[in-house]
Amino acid sequence: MSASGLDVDGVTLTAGTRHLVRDVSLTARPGEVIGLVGPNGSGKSSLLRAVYRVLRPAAGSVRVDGADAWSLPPRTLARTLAAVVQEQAADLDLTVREVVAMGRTPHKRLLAGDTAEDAELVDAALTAVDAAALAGRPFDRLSGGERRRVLIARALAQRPSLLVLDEPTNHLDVRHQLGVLGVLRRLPVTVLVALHDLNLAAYYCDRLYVLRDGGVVASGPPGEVLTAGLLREVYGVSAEVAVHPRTGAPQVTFLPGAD
Ligand SMILES: Nc1ncnc2c1ncn2[C@@H]1O[C@H](COP(=O)(O)OP(=O)(O)OP(=O)(O)O)[C@@H](O)[C@H]1O
Repeated sequence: MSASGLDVDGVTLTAGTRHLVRDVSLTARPGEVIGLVGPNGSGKSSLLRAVYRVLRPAAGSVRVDGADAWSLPPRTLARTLAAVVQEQAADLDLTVREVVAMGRTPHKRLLAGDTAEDAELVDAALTAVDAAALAGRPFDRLSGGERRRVLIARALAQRPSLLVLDEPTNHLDVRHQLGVLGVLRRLPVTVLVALHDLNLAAYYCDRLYVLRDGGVVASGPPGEVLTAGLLREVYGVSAEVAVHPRTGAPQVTFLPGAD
């Protein structure tokens, strides 16, 4: 596995006459874990869609290792980038193992079967998300959190150098939230991840970009970005931020009713 650099430069995204994201720039150096945070509707998913090539920028560029992501052949992009998105459809009639094995497709010739290496990578991906015991189950009968973990395993089996994830911890219980983010943290790849949980973002990300109304309002290491003032300005909530004595990460405590 290797790590890619990502450069989002001046990206504007529109739907009809509406601006979803306006003039956003973001970089991820190889191996960094970059968190996208911000309120509902601030543009996180839209920005991720421009990176994994679903929503074409009206202006600006997305470059992966210097190459325009929107000009790369789809197969080349699929070998480089894996995405775990919110609206992933259920793949009916497939077992969990078959769903994860689909992650190997970009690396294969047409109609080629699974190699021993493919099988090993699928096993490793299932184990990484604590889903080995689900391997033989029909994918469409899994719980929301189990499905999420399996789709993350599929992205891991793809062996990308850039992983883009939209709320990967959605539906996951706390042990699996920590497990999945720990796996992402340890992978020798570049990660761009939208997260709502600011404490998880603070602990697992190297740098954060904070979006509001389709624009970046702050970026930098979590300890610099996550301040009580910013949380009030961006989310309209009262909070205290302290450095946790055990983890060394910023710890946000919300103070509802403190106004
Ligand atoms: N296809 C579309 N047509 C019109 N508006 C859209 C479209 N897609 C997104 N939007 C709007 O763009 C804004 C940004 O949406 P986006 O899904 O990127 O936000 P988000 O930060 O991911 O939100 P959440 O935290 O709720 O997932 C929202 O106001 C949304 O309603």
